[in-house]
Amino acid sequence: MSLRIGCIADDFTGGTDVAAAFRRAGLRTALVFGAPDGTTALPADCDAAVIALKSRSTPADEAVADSLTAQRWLWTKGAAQVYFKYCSTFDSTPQGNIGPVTDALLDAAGAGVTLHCPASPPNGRTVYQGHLFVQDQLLSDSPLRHHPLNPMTDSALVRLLAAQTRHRVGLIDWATVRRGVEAVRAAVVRHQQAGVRHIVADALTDDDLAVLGAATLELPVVAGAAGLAEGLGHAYPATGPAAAEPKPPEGRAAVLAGSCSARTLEQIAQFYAAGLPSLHLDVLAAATGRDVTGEALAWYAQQDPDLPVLVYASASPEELAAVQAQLGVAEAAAQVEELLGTLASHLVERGVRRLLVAGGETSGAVTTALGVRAVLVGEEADPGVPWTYASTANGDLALMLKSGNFGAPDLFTRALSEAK
Ligand SMILES: Nc1ncnc2c1ncn2[C@@H]1O[C@H](COP(=O)(O)OP(=O)(O)OP(=O)(O)O)[C@@H](O)[C@H]1O
Ligand SMILES: O=C(O)[C@@H](O)C(=O)CO
Repeated sequence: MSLRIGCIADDFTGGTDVAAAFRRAGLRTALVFGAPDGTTALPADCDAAVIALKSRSTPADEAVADSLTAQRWLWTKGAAQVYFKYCSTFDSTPQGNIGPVTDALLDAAGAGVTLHCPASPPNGRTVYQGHLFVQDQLLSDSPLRHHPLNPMTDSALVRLLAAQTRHRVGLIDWATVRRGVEAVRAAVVRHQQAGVRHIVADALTDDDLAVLGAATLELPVVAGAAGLAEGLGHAYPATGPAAAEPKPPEGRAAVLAGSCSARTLEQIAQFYAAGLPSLHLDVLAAATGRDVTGEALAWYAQQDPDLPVLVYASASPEELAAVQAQLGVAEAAAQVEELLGTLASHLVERGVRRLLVAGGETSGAVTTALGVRAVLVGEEADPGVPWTYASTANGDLALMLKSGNFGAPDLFTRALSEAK
């Protein structure tokens, strides 16, 4: 069976989020980590495949090359439409690659226009008059202004995109979206005739996103966050009952956290407050050559095997700034990713079978270290945070890749006790 829709996500947790959205819309969905090649196998009978790249913070030419490879691979699997998934908080500086990647996908598809909407209402992201809100705050007033890699200090999506493309950028406002599918289609045509290539659309609710999805079903390239992907997924006609879910394997449970988002810090605090074993990694010590991994594994060996453990590098904005000032942003990130990737491999070797990873970059480091290339997407523990099922050299693994900002404050404790 061939794919109905393909998706390119610019990071791993974003890939998980959008894959969960397609699954909610009734599509059997695979998630592939990293650029696929001739040896990449999909689970049987998938309607949708999401290729999760690590291109969010890479230079535009690299992100373009990887995205075009993914688009060509998705076409070979039959996907007529390709969705470009970026962050619902539009993580991207003026040198960012959202504009260049979308332009390249459009050029390759011979398409003249695309629609962008990063709204994700279940997670409090809405777009109004082209401005992105996080809950009740403009993006630029939200904690995202302190993001370690992509600090967001503007909320105007038309302006953010216009800085990244030489093509014209336009807006379909909420009043038009509320008038329904035909009104949006007509607005897309009007924009295209006026020479606009990137159209930002407002959306406040899932209903708005369903309208946008139905209106853009025929566009070869559509872009945004998980909400619009779900809108598109619902617009595809149903194919039949969902296949049975795999069962979480028996074994130890662990959380590895590298995300420094406000929500991840709350989840860490909740885990600690529940009296569960937690270990903070000393990134500066690791940078000076101390065997922080060995110390963490010795600590793990002493914990009660019936309890989930948490190992985290995550730091408050102040601590993070101090580490980055000493090591540089890139070196600090590389240290953390090396530490958490290596730990993931050792923990799975030592019997961890349910692994929750917090942070997009961190998830990329962990799946790469584990050699996991494709998973089947299962049930969500929280919106945008599903369990996925993978095989590793050490056996089956239930893997949950959590976007930094996602999940309720009790996600770590709840997901790991429920899946037991
Ligand atoms: N103690 C620390 N010192 C310096 N850098 C850190 C520290 N802890 C984490 N980091 C870095 O912060 C970054 C966090 O990014 P990551 O993508 O993992 O989380 P996030 O941005 O919150 O999640 P998402 O991308 O899903 O929104 C990583 O590059 C990580 O290496
Ligand atoms: O859209 C979001 O906010 C998330 O899926 C994400 O991209 C996490 O990195």
